[in-house]
Amino acid sequence: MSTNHPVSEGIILKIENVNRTYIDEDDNQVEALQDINLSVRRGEFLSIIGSSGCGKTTLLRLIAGLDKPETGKLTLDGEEIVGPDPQRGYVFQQGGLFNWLTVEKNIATGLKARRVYKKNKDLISHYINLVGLTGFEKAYPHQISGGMAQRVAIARALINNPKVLLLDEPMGALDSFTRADIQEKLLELHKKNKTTMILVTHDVDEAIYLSDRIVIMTPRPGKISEIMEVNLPHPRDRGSTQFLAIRKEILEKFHLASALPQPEYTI
Ligand SMILES: Nc1ncnc2c1ncn2[C@@H]1O[C@H](COP(=O)(O)OP(=O)(O)OP(=O)(O)O)[C@@H](O)[C@H]1O
Repeated sequence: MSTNHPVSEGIILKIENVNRTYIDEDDNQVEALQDINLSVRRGEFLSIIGSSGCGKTTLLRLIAGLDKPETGKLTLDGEEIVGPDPQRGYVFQQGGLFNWLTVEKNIATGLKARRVYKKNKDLISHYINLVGLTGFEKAYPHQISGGMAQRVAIARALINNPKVLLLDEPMGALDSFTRADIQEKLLELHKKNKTTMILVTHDVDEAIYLSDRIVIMTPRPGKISEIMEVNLPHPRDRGSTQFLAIRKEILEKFHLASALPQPEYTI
């Protein structure tokens, strides 16, 4: 099984005229997503940011096939998304590891779900090594840190060689040092595997640090208000003038430019 996806130009994922409305507990309609159109480029790192309730997770769940739109459609390489598929790996905020399974067995579930475990079990040590967890194969989730658990969740998704890796705030519950560590790991994996990555985050700096493009969403109804290109070379310097200018530009869109503290990474 190849672990690389060729970097080729073009669109891997197309989201066309997508609407998703929920009915809340009081029988009110909540327009979680309204008229969403988005083309994701093959091999890009795309982040989705926006305030709470703007539909970020709803959009990611639709891409994952965990939910369906009322109208519109989503296609991956021309194929309509109709349900979950390991081609679209999903990493949850809290990792979602099985507490009763060791690190290696958690990662093996990715292969077992596709019934290709026996043929590919040698890949497990490769992915454990890739996410920097060699030596922790036999550890249980309660014996490793939150950051390590997220790396297990990322390895579990990557072992299926997904076309797209969907990351739903995977660093949201981590301290800033561990978060920075996972960010480096994601960039390294992105460079190595060329997997298209879509990250939902609340962290503006994280989005700028990692992304080729940033999708900015606004709530009620959940809409895409803008898509920004981040034309900065890697490795990015969070304290550079260009980085801070992009940060300011984004915060101004949320009318927060003077309300938030300076970046936490400038010390
Ligand atoms: N199952 C559901 N039933 C009813 N309303 C829902 C459901 N799921 C989401 N919503 C509503 O849809 C809107 C969008 O939710 P969503 O979780 O996608 O936003 P989000 O941008 O990911 O928010 P957060 O940043 O807080 O995670 C919110 O108003 C939310 O309350």
